[in-house]
Amino acid sequence: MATLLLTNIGQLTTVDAKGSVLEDAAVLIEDGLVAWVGHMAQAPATAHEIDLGGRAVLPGWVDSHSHLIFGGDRAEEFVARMAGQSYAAGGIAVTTSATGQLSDKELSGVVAERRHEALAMGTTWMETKTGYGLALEEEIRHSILGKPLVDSLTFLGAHLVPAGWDAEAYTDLVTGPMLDAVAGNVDFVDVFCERGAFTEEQSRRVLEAAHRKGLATKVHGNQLGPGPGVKLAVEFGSRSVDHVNYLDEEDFKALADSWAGWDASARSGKPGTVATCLPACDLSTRQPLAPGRELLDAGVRIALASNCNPGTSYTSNMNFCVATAVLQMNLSLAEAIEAATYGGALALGVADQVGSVEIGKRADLHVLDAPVAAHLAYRPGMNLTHSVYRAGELVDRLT
Ligand SMILES: N=CN[C@@H](CCC(=O)O)C(=O)O
Ligand SMILES: [Zn+2]
Repeated sequence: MATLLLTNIGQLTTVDAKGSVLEDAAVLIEDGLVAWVGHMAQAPATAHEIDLGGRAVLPGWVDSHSHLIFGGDRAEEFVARMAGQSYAAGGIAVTTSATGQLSDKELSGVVAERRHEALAMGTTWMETKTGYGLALEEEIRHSILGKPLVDSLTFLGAHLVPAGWDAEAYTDLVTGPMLDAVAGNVDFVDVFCERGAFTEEQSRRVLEAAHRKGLATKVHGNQLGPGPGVKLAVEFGSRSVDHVNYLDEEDFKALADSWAGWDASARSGKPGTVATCLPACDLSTRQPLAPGRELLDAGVRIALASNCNPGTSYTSNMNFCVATAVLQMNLSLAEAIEAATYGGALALGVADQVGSVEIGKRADLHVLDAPVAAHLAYRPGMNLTHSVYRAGELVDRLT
């Protein structure tokens, strides 16, 4: 049995249901899983120990929303936006055309690099989406390429109606032949329900088709203005609704009610729809930050994710997202860390495997070059990731 003791942890943020934070702690890893957690003085003897020198440790980030399967970038669009232009969904088409020019090898290469970049910054579980294919063969290609490179894969054929297509005809394609072809490769079906993308009725058709296939759903909703995305997501029992910048009272109520069957102290029962906040995207698009504080206060479970993509959020740095959530969204450090770990795991339906440092879970650990996790927000922008363990293995930050 492969055994490793990580010891002399100055502060261990476990993100267990009680929010336990241990000082002078140790974690025993056996065969890639957490086997013991406690005070270092009581740790079981092991042949292989690593002294973490009093550093802070937390669970690896669970990034539940990204779009890594793309070619090119959109720096010009970003510069224009900073000069006052507003973000519009139409920019997706620019990336679709750049992505189509990459060979399988080139596209896999850039996705693998992006995944590794995130891993080296502490993201040990990462979701990504298709959605820059927007044609039958391309969406299939992206789902095949993407699958081995990430931990959860989402089909987002309903990202934008491509030029030359009638919206209804394209929705027929997405909900019919495209979904049939990719269903075996993906964990979720997502739809961009927004002005300039898919209407309420078209989004409903996408969610219904996913249900018929037995696939869990997600919705991009309420990003650029008020809209039906949140209510649809709750109605369909989606795992998450993402962006959530513009919410009315009914949206808050629908989300909060969806958690009525969840026992937060036991972390059991029927999970509701997670509201996923994407602070890096909100900054890059100059949208109001999602109301994470108000959502938590209303009893909604939230996640924080990077939304790494070339249009609205070209970063996969979850340390930055957590710092922004604390500094700008009024979350406490503990709330932000929980949203970026356990919250993400809930949004991906993998909270039994990852998202906290607890016995039986995968040993995904993020070691900070800091004595306490508060440095994440206290020293924003500093590279605080010292080392990362995924399933008990030390991640090589260079390869
Ligand atoms: N909002 C929809 N999709 C992406 C942006 C895609 C793009 O502009 O390339 C997002 O989550 O922000
Ligand atoms: Zn997105």
